[in-house]
Amino acid sequence: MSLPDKAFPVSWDQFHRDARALAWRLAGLDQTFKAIVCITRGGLVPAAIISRELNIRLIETVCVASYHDYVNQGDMVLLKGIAPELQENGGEGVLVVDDLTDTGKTAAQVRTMLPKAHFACVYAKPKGVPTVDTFITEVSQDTWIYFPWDMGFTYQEPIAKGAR
Ligand SMILES: O=P(O)(O)OC[C@H]1O[C@H](OP(=O)(O)OP(=O)(O)O)[C@H](O)[C@@H]1O
Ligand code: HPA
Ligand SMILES: [Mg+2]
Repeated sequence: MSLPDKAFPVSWDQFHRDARALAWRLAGLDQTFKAIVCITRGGLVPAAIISRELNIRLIETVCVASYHDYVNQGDMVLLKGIAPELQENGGEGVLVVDDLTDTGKTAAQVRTMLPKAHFACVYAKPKGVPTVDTFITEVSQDTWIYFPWDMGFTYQEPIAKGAR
């Protein structure tokens, strides 16, 4: 796959604001969560913000990777699974957190491990929307989201000269 047409750059400020908005949305649910399972690595950052806001102190990771070279998705590799006690009752009462859902493959894979957990992410693309329960901002499928932890300061072409 080539780089998607549109760029959606996210600053640290904006990510903090959007992750906090996700925490507000989750706080409004008729449900309390006993633990967070964050999907590394991208889920680590919103998980830190949500755990602080919702006072959830039991944090587990599920370590999966599938984008091995920037924009191209390959095979899903499970590097570390979830503690058995959190998988009891299908993961009922567990909140799964990720930064985004794109094709939905990552969320679908983790759902097989925690079918009754609540899945939340900050950003979603249309193909991924059915795989999560709560998200904040939807962007189109032909958009690439640039997260602040992947970025540095560089010169930007003016729009008139072909900026993306
Ligand atoms: O919905 P999908 O198409 O499966 O894509 C979404 C996943 O892709 C990214 O993770 P990645 O596998 O790149 O690993 P990372 O979190 O370590 O960057 C992102 O953090 C999501 O977890
Ligand atoms: N941005 C960053 N990482 C990603 C994306 C994206 O749009 N899709 C899948 N992993
Ligand atoms: Mg990820």
